[in-house]
Amino acid sequence: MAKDPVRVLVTGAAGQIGYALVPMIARGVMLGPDQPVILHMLDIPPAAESLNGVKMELVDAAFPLLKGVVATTDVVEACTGVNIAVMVGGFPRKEGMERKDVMSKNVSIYKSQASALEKHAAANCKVLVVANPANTNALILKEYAPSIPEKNISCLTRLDHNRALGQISERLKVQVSDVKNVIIWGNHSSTQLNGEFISTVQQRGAAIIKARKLSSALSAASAACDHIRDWVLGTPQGTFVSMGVYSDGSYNVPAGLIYSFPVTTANGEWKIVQGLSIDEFSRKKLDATAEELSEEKNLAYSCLS
Ligand SMILES: NC(=O)C1=CN([C@@H]2O[C@H](COP(=O)(O)OP(=O)(O)OC[C@H]3O[C@@H](n4cnc5c(N)ncnc54)[C@H](O)[C@@H]3O)[C@@H](O)[C@H]2O)C=CC1
Ligand SMILES: O=C([O-])CC(=O)C(=O)O
Repeated sequence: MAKDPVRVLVTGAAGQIGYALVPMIARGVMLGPDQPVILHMLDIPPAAESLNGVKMELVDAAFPLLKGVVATTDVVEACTGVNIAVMVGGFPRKEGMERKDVMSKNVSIYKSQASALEKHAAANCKVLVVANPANTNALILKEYAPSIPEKNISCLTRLDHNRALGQISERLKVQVSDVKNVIIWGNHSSTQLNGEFISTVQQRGAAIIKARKLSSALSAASAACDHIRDWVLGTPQGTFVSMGVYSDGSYNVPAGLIYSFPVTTANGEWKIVQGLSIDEFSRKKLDATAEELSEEKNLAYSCLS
């Protein structure tokens, strides 16, 4: 029997990540080749015409799995009944900026969209925040949507994870599909920790901006699909991935931060991988990125007050 369609919200859908992401979702890359979808696309009024153009292209692509498109500048209409929300809307950084430099513009968006999601999304909606600063936007969304279970709110560090896989495969001249279980700890920022390729992975976003004069889009869209696919459909046996999730104090990371951990997923739920040994070098990095997230949290609240 054909499955019921899943409603997937993409905010900032007229932007460059949105433009790369919505065809992937409509083609089944996010939820599987037998899962029909209805796309909800939100952007702001100045982008309404462009958003309508994206809708026209989705129609023109004749995706068999795409059962409907809602393209709107109304946040309530956008959020109504959605099962999955990919929050991309916001402002990207430009060359020379850190991700937290877009904080004041972006956190207020997440405060206001939190209540629309809380009131109008489907029960058990899964939320992925992509817009920067991703961890802190997700935390603000969580705090202003207290009835959404904290296990349902996450942020994207899968792009950093995938970048690490890519770097290792290039260096070792092996297939990327033969590399697994790298870990991104902490913030999607230049304090994150990642095995031996720390600086390349930390600075990859800035290198892309330098090269394209625009921040990463196709890789970000692809990582967002990987994140949701694994969350909904499960990680393969023996494989863990990185997700920014609400800290429960594992690995002595302060509870109350959205922090990237190694996770496995099954039945639509993530679980932090426990018992990995953390050496002194890594401990310092885990603490530094937690410290940065605490500072960002305070900064976010000062922007909102
Ligand atoms: N976590 C991650 O790994 C990554 C995060 N990003 C972040 O994703 C965000 C989007 O990046 P791009 O698509 O390149 O930017 P973009 O500027 O091309 O698109 C953003 C879209 O969001 C819309 N927007 C602004 N305010 C909105 C609101 N209140 N509601 C709905 N839509 C709104 C804009 O009109 C625009 O169409 C940026 O914050 C960027 O820094 C980008 C790459 C990777
Ligand atoms: O670097 C940026 O500003 C965009 C982003 O988050 C990334 O590419 O990792």
